[in-house]
Amino acid sequence: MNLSASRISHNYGPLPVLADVSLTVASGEVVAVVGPSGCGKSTLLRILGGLERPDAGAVATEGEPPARSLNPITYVFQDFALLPWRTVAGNVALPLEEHSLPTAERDAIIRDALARTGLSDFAKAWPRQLSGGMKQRVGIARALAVRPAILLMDEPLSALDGQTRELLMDDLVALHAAGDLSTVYVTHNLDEAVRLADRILVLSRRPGRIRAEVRLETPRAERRPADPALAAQARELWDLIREDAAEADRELVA
Ligand SMILES: Nc1ncnc2c1ncn2[C@@H]1O[C@H](COP(=O)(O)OP(=O)(O)OP(=O)(O)O)[C@@H](O)[C@H]1O
Repeated sequence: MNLSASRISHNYGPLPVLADVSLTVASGEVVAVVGPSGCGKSTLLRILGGLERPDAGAVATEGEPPARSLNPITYVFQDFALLPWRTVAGNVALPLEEHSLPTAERDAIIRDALARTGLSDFAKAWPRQLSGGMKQRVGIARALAVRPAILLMDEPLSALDGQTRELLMDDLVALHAAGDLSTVYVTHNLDEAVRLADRILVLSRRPGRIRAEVRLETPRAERRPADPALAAQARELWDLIREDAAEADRELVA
């Protein structure tokens, strides 16, 4: 499925947050959104997912969702948002509960989502027993359980340490190689953006506007940590953001 947003503008009361943002995400494409703190990245993601209605502009999808998709668009959050009183399988089952599925089908979906995220042996574990990386794998498995076409990821790796982040990035590369999942990936981390994205949209400081688009040419599976070409692209991105980030940093909180 393709996702497109056309001329999105949004304010919170007197605060203009997004201004005239248009973007498209083709089927299977990973589009990262980067920009200074507070420039409206999460707001844009919420608008793309229909959690928030923009003051102006429109969001549309095009194409058929995967067979038996229960929800074409779903989220992965930074803080995992797991229920501590449910097992791993119980957390993955959560979004299935609003759909009346036969037990066998429900169990098959959970098994598949756990297998795709390397969690098959952890179905009965409790969130408190898991490392941060494993918790986020549960977050991703839960998102996959609805068989989405479009994944909206809000800083999914930023609560993790550097090594775990590397492992999860490898997982995300494999996940995308295995299917047609379109993804919008919001991050502060420019290294993540250049490792994972097909295209990177750079937002200006608030109100966020798209000020640049960077396309990554190296195939995702060939990108490695500390690759000098990727590091150069991350530096170029930082050059685009730096001044806005400094301004945003100096801004007084209302
Ligand atoms: N529900 C809300 N009501 C009022 N203001 C909000 C609301 N949500 C966000 N904001 C404000 O809108 C601006 C954009 O917030 P948003 O979280 O979208 O930015 P962001 O780019 O994701 O930020 P960060 O990089 O810090 O995660 C911020 O100034 C924030 O304080």
